[in-house]
Amino acid sequence: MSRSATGLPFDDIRALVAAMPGRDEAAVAAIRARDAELTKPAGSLGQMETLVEWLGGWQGTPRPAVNRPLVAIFAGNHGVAVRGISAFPTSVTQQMVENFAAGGAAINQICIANDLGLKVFDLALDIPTGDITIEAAMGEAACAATMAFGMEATAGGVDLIALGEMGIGNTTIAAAVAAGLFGGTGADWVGPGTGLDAAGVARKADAVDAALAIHAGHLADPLEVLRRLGGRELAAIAGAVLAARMSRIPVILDGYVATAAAAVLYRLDPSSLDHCQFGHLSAEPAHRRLLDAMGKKPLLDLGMRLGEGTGAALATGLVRAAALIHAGMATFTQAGVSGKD
Ligand SMILES: Cc1cc2ncn([C@H]3O[C@H](COP(=O)(O)O)[C@@H](O)[C@H]3O)c2cc1C
Ligand SMILES: O=C(O)c1cccnc1
Repeated sequence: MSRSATGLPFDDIRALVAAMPGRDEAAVAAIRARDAELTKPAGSLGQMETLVEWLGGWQGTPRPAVNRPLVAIFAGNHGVAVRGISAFPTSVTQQMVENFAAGGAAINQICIANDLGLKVFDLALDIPTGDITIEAAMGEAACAATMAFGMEATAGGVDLIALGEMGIGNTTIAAAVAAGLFGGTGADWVGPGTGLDAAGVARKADAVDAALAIHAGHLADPLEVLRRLGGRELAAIAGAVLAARMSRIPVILDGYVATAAAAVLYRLDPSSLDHCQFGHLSAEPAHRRLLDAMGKKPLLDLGMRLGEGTGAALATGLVRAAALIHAGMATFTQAGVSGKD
């Protein structure tokens, strides 16, 4: 990313946030008008009707479609993992990236089931970010550059993007970011992640509290929260969400970690996630708290707590169905079906 006039890379991010396009209200009005003609009682498809309005409003067309959907997974490693805050070793991050490439992960099968493209971006896995309990995760230039790298995921004619992550230790990072953005203590935002016992969850809370203490006084700016308490995959997801907005690509976010990444943008401007759906409610307990803090409702609630984009990828099926329903249904006139008396 090129440096701005002041030499502060985060200024480039702020300039993008200030220039975000809004929803195409003419497209939404046209979708509502056609919906009223379709062979079903008005409102009978519930949230499927608002989903197609969302899709068309953000794609900027009265006939939205999902022809080139992509799942993007960003992978990163975290210095804080040395604090015993995950049930798994950090070597699993690289091993799972290889598993994604070989087709052996849960996300691979969900992509097959829903006909989704999959791209995996690994972010310097052999150089973990700084341990947030003693230092910043990243410098400003590195954080902004990683956001810019995440923006690349939206290239190539993608018309719906599902965002997920892989990074051992990143539910601790998500908890720290959530606490940095919305307040509260470590205990408010941590949970079992990959399957920690109560003692492990307590270590996570302590790690988050230690990070909040050493970065205290520097957390008023959401981008500082991201660079100090975050991680590369979170920065890349935030960049991808922002780039998608600029390119009119609707976004589906995965669980707790992806939501924490996107929340950075929400705190810069609450309207910055209006082009996003939240694919599912993760079983990681603080996901609900985080969604509530932003007034967001998830699409699915399947008790999943995997990450790697799985909840977002499953929700693409609903969005695609909403578009097909709207585009393909007959009107009352076309089908010769009588309207309401
Ligand atoms: C085999 C395996 C596959 C995964 N796929 C996603 N995650 C998920 O678990 C990690 C976060 O949990 P924690 O903070 O407890 O480490 C992330 O990598 C996330 O994507 C996985 C974790 C494992 C072990
Ligand atoms: O909801 C998530 O993002 C999540 C939950 C557990 C483990 N990894 C990710």
